[in-house]
Amino acid sequence: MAVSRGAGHRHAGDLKWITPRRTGGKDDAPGPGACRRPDRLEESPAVKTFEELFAELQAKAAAGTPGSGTVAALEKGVHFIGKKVVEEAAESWMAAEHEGPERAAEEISQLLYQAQVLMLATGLELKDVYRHL
Ligand SMILES: N=c1c2ncn([C@@H]3O[C@H](COP(=O)(O)OP(=O)(O)OP(=O)(O)O)[C@@H](O)[C@H]3O)c2ncn1[C@@H]1O[C@H](COP(=O)(O)O)[C@@H](O)[C@H]1O
Repeated sequence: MAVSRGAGHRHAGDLKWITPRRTGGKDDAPGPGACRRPDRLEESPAVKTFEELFAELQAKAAAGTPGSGTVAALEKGVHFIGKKVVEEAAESWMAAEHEGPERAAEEISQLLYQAQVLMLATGLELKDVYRHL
């Protein structure tokens, strides 16, 4: 799983929305609330994978790296981080429903980041979560 970098670090246009093919049949029209499935998003190299991001955050947390947003969030604690998770979840939902797949991908990357920070704050490792997948 590829995770784009967070706001402030992100390269705009990591993903490009390609307009889906229209076949014209009335059954093709999505109903209210239907999922919009893009034919494809233009490929671009991943910035980092989910596992690589977690390793980076673990290292920063262990070192207490100055200037790290992750370290600052961990110092604020689970309640603060939990609210970030909820905020990014809501923004992911809104982007998916109203702003298109490129914006949804951006928000979902932030949701994955915040979920990893919550894991660190809870003392969880990837394997603790993966065993429930
Ligand atoms: N992927 C992310 C990432 N996604 C989201 N965020 C943070 O979460 C915030 C959420 O974005 P929003 O646009 O909602 O934020 P905002 O409302 O503008 O600002 P806030 O006041 O809510 O923070 C961002 O401002 C970042 O602080 C991230 N911060 C870091 N990363 C990655 O984590 C790595 C370590 O980061 P540091 O610990 O900061 O070095 C980085 O190299 C990145 O790859």
